[in-house]
Amino acid sequence: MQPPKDFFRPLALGAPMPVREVPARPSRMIHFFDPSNEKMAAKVPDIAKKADVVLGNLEDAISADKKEAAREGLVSIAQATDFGETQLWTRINSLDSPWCLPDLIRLVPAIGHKLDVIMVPKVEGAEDIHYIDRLLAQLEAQAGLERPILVHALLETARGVANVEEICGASPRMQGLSLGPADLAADRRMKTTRVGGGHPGYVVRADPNPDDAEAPRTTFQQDLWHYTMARMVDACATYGIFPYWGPFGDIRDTVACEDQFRNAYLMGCVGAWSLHPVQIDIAKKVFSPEPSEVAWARNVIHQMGDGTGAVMIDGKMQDDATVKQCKVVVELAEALSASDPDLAAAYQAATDAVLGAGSGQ
Ligand SMILES: CC(C)(COP(=O)(O)OP(=O)(O)OC[C@H]1O[C@@H](n2cnc3c(N)ncnc32)[C@H](O)[C@@H]1OP(=O)(O)O)[C@@H](O)C(=O)NCCC(=O)NCCSC(=O)C[C@](C)(O)C(=O)O
Ligand SMILES: [Mg+2]
Repeated sequence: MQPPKDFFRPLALGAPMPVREVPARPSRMIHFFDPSNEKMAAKVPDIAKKADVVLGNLEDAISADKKEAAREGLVSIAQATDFGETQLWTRINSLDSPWCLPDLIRLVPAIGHKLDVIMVPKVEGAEDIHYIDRLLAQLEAQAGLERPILVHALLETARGVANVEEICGASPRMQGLSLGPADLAADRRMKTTRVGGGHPGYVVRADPNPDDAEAPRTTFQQDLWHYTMARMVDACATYGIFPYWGPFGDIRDTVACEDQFRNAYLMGCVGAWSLHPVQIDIAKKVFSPEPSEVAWARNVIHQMGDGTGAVMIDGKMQDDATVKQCKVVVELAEALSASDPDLAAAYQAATDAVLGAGSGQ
């Protein structure tokens, strides 16, 4: 079905032309910082050197009496910092809050030319995106911005999940979605107080031992977030935008954080949030393909020639579909290599070991 003819028309006279394709920029981690916390704010220039995205958070985790300080802190940090290739995002306050409109009216003229993405919390349906879309166009036109600020929706309400496809298709500004496990759990009346990860009570149990009714029965912990993540990934893929895991709140449990991030990576997410510096490296490790994975993918693409038909490589069937899977891995590796020379070298060394030195891949 064609989009309406005015889908890509600016929603205000003088507003920048909407993008026709969301740029696939490295965003392995969206690093949250509190712009009202001077100590944390002072670290932003250094953090920006190692994070793909830095996000000045104005919503939850910012106390009501700090909302204005966070907004002004973000303006100061953005105006004073050269972010280089690192993206600058913000999470504004929810649309029903008294701070949302002041957030946008202050941020767009002051730092709109540096803001890549505005994250909107608690999005319930396309109507929320339409509201932001038109308002941003008006503010961009008044500020004389030359490129549109993209929008990222937080998937953290039951109605938002029920409407996830219409949210993704609501505007050419849509950059992607993040899964917000805390608000979503509360809204669904899920009985978990954790922020992401599993729960020891969510299990399936092996059948009783027919020879010994008293023998202990093994249990297998299930993933509370599998359905929601799959819905989010499918909706984003349908509209060519990007899915992310949100926060992992147990900051000390770096192992379970890595597990949660890897679940997201394997399910098709392109990144996750880092709430603390320790989580930046976890996300970088998980959301960067392994060098051996990149070498394998390049080998499959190399051996599959024009990408059609079927061959056997190391005992595994490869065909038109697996070539596409391999291209996803190689395209991500090449995008990351452009900004990470160490990664580029590791990918090339692994590829040369499989395809021969100087394979030119
Ligand atoms: C958890 C906290 C309080 C622990 O902060 P801390 O200072 O107690 O931790 P620390 O281990 O002592 O910190 C060590 C050093 O790292 C610094 N540091 C610590 N964190 C950061 C950071 N993010 N960026 C940059 N620097 C940071 C900190 O300032 C300190 O610096 P120092 O060594 O000079 O003393 C802190 O990490 C923090 O505030 N993180 C951000 C939390 C946040 O943004 N939460 C909201 C997103 S999750 C959410 O909203 C849910 C969702 C999606 O809506 C839904 O599921 O519904
Ligand atoms: Mg939330």
